Amino acid sequence: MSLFLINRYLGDEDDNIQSTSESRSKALLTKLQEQARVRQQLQASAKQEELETTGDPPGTRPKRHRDEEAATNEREPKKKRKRKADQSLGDESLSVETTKVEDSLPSKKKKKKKEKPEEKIKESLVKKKQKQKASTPETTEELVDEEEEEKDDEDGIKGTEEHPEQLSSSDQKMSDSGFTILGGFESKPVQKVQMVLPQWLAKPDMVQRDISQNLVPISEVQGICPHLLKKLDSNGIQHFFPVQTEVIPAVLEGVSNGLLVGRGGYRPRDICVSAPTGSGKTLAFVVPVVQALLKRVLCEVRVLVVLPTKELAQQVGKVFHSYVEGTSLKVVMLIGQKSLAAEQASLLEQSGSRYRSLADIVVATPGRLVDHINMTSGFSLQHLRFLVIDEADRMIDSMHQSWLSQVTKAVYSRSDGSSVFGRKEPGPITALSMLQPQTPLQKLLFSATLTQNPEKLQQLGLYRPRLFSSAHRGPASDNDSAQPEEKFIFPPGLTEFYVPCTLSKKPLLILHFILHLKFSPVLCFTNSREAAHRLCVLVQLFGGVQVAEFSSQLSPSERKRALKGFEQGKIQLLISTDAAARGIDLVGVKYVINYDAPQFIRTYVHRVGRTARAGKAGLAFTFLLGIQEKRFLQMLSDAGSPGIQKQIIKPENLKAMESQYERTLLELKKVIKDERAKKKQI
Ligand SMILES: Nc1ncnc2c1ncn2[C@@H]1O[C@H](COP(=O)(O)OP(=O)(O)OP(=O)(O)O)[C@@H](O)[C@H]1O
Repeated sequence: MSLFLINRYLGDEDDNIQSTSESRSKALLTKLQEQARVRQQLQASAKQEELETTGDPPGTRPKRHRDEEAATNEREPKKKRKRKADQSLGDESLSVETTKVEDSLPSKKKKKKKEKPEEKIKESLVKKKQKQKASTPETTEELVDEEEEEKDDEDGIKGTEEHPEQLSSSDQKMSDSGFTILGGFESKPVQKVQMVLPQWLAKPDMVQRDISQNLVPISEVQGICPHLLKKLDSNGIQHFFPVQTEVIPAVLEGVSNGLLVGRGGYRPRDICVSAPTGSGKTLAFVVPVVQALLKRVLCEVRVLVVLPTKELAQQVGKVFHSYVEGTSLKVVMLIGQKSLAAEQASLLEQSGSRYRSLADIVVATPGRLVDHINMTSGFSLQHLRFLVIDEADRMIDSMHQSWLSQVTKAVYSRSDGSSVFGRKEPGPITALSMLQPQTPLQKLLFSATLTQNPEKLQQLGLYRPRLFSSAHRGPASDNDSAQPEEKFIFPPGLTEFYVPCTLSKKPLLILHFILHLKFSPVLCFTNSREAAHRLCVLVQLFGGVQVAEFSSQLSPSERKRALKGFEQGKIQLLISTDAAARGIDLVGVKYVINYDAPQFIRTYVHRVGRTARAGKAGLAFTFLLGIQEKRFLQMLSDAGSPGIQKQIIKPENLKAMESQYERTLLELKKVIKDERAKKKQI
């Protein structure tokens, strides 16, 4: 419209398009002024004529008229005034002409060409007004208002997002057109992801950690049969430890209606137990599963206990044997101690083409178990009711061996063809599934350092798990990065020390503890088999100490002999790798010495847990090099250690042994060299 206006007043469209908007405005103003002057002259001459006829003073009426107009302008809204002004400049013809000009230009350019002159005209008008009337604020305001309105229109969608009350009408429009607004693309502040544990992990059934303060007489724990009460008593157990008081009834609850269905006819929940070292977790599963099997009719493998090492499996097997004694229940070990054929013979009896199980309870290491699943014909796990996973966190780490999936496959296989209604992997509970009850498989997990990492636990395929725990996870703080620290509970009777030392002084320190401080029996841990062997030979050569070593380098019989001698008090110092760090229950260990500091907190917890067992007292010493101190102490404090004390051994206390020690070192060199030569010959 404005463009047409300019053209009209200048009279030449082409020139107008090429000229700058400023010159056009000036020209326009000049022309307007000229016309006004002409009009005024005409009016003046007309007034003169009128005056000559009416007698009014010259210029009176036009001024009053202008004042009235100004007053009217002030009362009227700004937009209305603007429209009025436009109309006064010939609105109708303008619209037609403008369309023509716009049509000849690309849309964006068109808009610019259209807007710029208009704005310039406004500006020049404003300037003129400023000069004439000093009414600048009003005009500026008007322009600003208009700019803001335009902006609002341009940002229409954004505006809709910011004002929810406008959203509905906007949505309405969009839905009318068949489109839905999904959302904007503005950057929004990223919310911090909060770690949320599953309920069963976050809120476990608490197990008291202090054994001596929380003993419960065995007769007070509900549901234990007279046979087992008698057996417990004859094994010297008059009281249950806290973990046993909690876990035994929970497992028994699942077999209160027999082996086929859990409480209320439903599948029993899996059970996870995290309790300190030496707190009696073994009996917490031995007692209830033996009781569950006491009334069984046919001998089938109904309990499978999986442990990471032979020694541990033997230890647990021993406990089972003592509790099934006097019953018809059979315990079989599959740990590679005997040949595969010998183990097969203890497992099954063959009559024709049929096999009969000779085992109710199988205690196994994962590797040997998988061997039997794959190679022993007739070995069936289809009646398995309990899968016990001891040292569960370690067993999860060995999951890459896929022993669990092999077990699960064996449990739900129908290879023996005994029934069309063979055992099926449980699915959702339906009316049909309730009509065909089948033995449920219940998992029982035990560890002193059970992981609370849900991703790791997920690998076990737990069913509505229930956690019994003495430990708790530390609260997530703002500084927690990926995962909050896991806390462990140490046995209450344990006192921890660290001994600052140098590498060369370590053997002297061990000798000082045993020969001068009379520490005995001492279980000492090294980080490698070589270190254990060298230290053992060195102490033997030094003399005065009954010493033995324990590592996977030794034969099973040598290892057994070492453990037996140590338990019987014939060996003062047992030097071991981490082979004896987990689960091994060596009664009467008073001192644990970490000759080499463990790298991981779990290793530390299990090593020091070989003492202060079953509510007794024990001392743990860790030799620390200067470079290890800071990290190690931090690791312990993060894990919730109640506190470790510094024990300084003065160099003068070691001085007396130094010359003999130097001689022994030379001997040691020779012995090791001879051993290597012998090995090469073999
Ligand atoms: N109720 C009890 N009364 C007396 N002694 C018990 C009782 N329960 C267990 N014990 C003894 O406590 C010791 C530790 O038990 P156990 O080996 O089961 O501990 P644990 O919790 O499995 O330890 P770890 O985590 O180190 O394997 C064993 O010597 C065991 O005989």
